[in-house]
Amino acid sequence: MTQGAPEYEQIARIVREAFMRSGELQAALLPAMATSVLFNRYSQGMEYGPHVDTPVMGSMSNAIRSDIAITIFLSDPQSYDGGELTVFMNGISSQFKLEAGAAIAYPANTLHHVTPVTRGVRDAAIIWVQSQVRDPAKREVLWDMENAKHLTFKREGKSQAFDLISKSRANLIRMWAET
Ligand SMILES: O=C(O)CCC(=O)C(=O)O
Ligand SMILES: [Fe+2]
Repeated sequence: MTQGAPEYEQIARIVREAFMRSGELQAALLPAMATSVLFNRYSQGMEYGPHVDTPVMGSMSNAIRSDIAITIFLSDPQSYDGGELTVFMNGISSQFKLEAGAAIAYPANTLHHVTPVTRGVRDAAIIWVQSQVRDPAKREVLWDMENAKHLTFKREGKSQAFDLISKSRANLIRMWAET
């Protein structure tokens, strides 16, 4: 499948639209821009050694800072062995091998790698995102507040507490967002 081929563009559009539709990803990542969708195919024996992603992607007039990488798993995990996405973060190494169609977002400034595929084929789609809020620690605060908002609403509806959490989150985004 080569970039520019009709089927490539069709699958890329489906992946991109799924990313745009996901309220959870939008609230957690606060995307300002995203790269086009890239496909990686790892057949038996292939791996991707430890690396950090290119910090700025695209061309000069269309530069996107890669704050976050998203791997969308496209192969049934039963159909291949190995191929775990491994991310080193805060001194901890986490491994991901998700169902086909599931995605994981991770900071693109971490060292990460894909372990060797020892059976079958692992297909994945990757998108890089520039966030309106560059600092992962700030994004975590905003994500926690988003969850606090939902929990409060579930318990007491549009209460005064809910309005104050909503106001604070919105105003923190106003303070922190680069546009
Ligand atoms: O295939 C993956 O899950 C990750 C690929 C990756 O790290 C990359 O393309 O930079
Ligand atoms: Fe990567």
